[in-house]
Amino acid sequence: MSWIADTYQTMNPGQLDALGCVTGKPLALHGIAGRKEATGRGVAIAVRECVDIAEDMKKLGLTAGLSGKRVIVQGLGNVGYHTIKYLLEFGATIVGICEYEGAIYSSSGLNLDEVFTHRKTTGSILGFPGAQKEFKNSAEGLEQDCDILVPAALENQITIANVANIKAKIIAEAANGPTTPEAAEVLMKRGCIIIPDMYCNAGGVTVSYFEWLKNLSHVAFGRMDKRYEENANLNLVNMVEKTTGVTLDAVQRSMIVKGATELELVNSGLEDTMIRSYHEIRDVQMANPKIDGLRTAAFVSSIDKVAISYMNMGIWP
Ligand SMILES: NC(=O)C1=CN([C@@H]2O[C@H](COP(=O)(O)OP(=O)(O)OC[C@H]3O[C@@H](n4cnc5c(N)ncnc54)[C@H](OP(=O)(O)O)[C@@H]3O)[C@@H](O)[C@H]2O)C=CC1
Ligand SMILES: O=C(O)CCC(=O)C(=O)O
Repeated sequence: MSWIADTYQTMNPGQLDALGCVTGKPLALHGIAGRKEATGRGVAIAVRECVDIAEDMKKLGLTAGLSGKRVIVQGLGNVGYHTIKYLLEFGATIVGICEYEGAIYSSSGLNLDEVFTHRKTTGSILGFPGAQKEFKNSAEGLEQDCDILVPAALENQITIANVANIKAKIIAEAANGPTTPEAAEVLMKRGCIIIPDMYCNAGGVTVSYFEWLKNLSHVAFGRMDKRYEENANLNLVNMVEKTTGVTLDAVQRSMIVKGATELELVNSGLEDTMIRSYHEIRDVQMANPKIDGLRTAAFVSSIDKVAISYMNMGIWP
């Protein structure tokens, strides 16, 4: 992305917004904090929102909440790695990881950093000491016992040829187009939930949008208000301490006083977008019995927004 931005800027001298021509730039070239992990973080939030709805989980024969949910992830690249990282933070158990050269499985859970280091040092996911089972044919890893399957590598991974063997009840499409339409139909007839790619992996493009906003405004998020916020919070804490006679320790004080950094603001905007969008899409599905799943609901929700804009404008065709 650096050379694209540099080339565009060089060929458009004097154009103030030139750096907004491309996103995903390094921080030194006015990229944004949190972009690298944004897609995986967004996928984990999407899954968390889905499994937190008790009514939907009951239909799948599952309890609500991520705690203890068994997850298989395909792909240990940017999206897969960060999806696993945040799913673990939210309490899920990663029972399987599938990579190009094979797959590993452990019903008691896999340690992300140990698997990552093992692959980096040996060049393969296979032979990982913490795995109970391993498969030289990576595709077999997708078919193992789990609650949630996260294809985060490439397209056309769940097809009519293997869908009968897929055991997951929730498919979170972190990659683009990992489920073929025929396979999706079979999964939905089975009652599974598919969290569609256009929403599930949109955390990346959402934070890219924040980067574009940063480039257009020519200032990092938090730069204008961080110190102001800290001083205001400090005054408040001092006043409360004086009035109540209670003194906060250094850790408590810094937790309350601290102003938001760019990364914290980006993560907050990302989380809000993922949470709001999930419920918006699900509400559309719930409101119309003809809508067969979250993918159609996401299309309906998007098209509705475009239509409403056109209708409100009303003058030009
Ligand atoms: N990065 C982002 O912000 C976004 C990415 N996406 C989508 O997410 C998917 C993954 O992207 P990203 O993580 O960035 O890409 P990466 O290249 O970082 O990761 C892909 C991973 O999948 C592995 N892989 C390749 N083929 C197979 C296979 N047959 N079976 C199992 N694993 C395999 C790769 O292994 P190896 O390294 O050995 O090739 C690699 O580790 C793509 O579909 C992409 O379009 C969607 C939205 C945003
Ligand atoms: O960062 C972006 O703008 C888009 C990322 C994305 O959607 C992808 O890599 O597939």
